[in-house]
Amino acid sequence: MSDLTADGEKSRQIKNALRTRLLTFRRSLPDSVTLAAATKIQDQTLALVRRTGARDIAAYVPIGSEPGGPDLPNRLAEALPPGGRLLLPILLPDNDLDWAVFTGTLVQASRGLLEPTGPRLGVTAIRTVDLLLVPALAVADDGTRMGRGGGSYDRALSRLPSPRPSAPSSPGPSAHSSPGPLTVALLHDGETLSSVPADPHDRAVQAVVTPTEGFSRRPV
Ligand SMILES: Nc1nc2c(c(=O)[nH]1)N(C=O)[C@@H](CNc1ccc(C(=O)N[C@@H](CCC(=O)O)C(=O)O)cc1)CN2
Ligand SMILES: Nc1ncnc2c1ncn2[C@@H]1O[C@H](COP(=O)(O)OP(=O)(O)OP(=O)(O)O)[C@@H](O)[C@H]1O
Repeated sequence: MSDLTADGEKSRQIKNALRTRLLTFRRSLPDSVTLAAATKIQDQTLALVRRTGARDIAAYVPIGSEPGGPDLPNRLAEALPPGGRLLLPILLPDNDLDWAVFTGTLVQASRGLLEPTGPRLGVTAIRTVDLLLVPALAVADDGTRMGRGGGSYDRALSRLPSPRPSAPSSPGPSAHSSPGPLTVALLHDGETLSSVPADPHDRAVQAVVTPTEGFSRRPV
């Protein structure tokens, strides 16, 4: 085995061990905690939508104990300004993501997912949104994101223009000046970590929302 292959294998094992721990933590949360967290995350996210004036948003449909709760799409859709669109992901056979507008109807799909039924807009459709809300199992202080391991969001995020670094004194989302969408991961309390293992293909997020701390910038 070459050193590079060995490094890749080691990284995968370390990531898988952390992923298992994070999923176990999430499954251990009582319903009362995930319910209360969903309300707080929704409120914080809707405040972010208003503050940034986001018109087009891409989000996801939380399943199980994922942060945000199953009614996140409905709450976001209600908060959109006239003409605004909410895009939701469709998982493709190779784990890449297509996107469609949420029209109020969702259908059961593979892996316990609920997906939109509208026309498919293509994998690059998220380039056009103002705000991209992404699922994550954890996010590090430097913005590195740990996902479910399919590489779906690494691919989606890699299609966006590179964000300009934000100044350390950046006051908040209104100072966002990069051309692509503001990228924000929704997390439970306890899922912000000082560091997580990162591979070259990993794409960081610009901010996180947690129930207790609310919106918090990362240095990307
Ligand atoms: N809500 C949501 N939608 C998403 C993602 C996600 O993480 N969450 N994805 C992120 O890339 C993509 C789909 N990738 C996924 C990969 C694995 C599993 C999964 O392991 N499902 C479990 C059941 C989960 C549960 O009930 O909590 C399973 O198949 O057993 C789900 C989605 C696109 N849409
Ligand atoms: N741009 C890409 N194109 C094709 N495959 C990719 C890309 N980025 C990552 N992958 C593949 O996805 C797999 C999972 O990557 P990783 O363990 O970093 O997942 P993750 O970031 O936790 O998952 P996700 O992005 O779905 O939340 C890896 O095997 C990797 O090769």
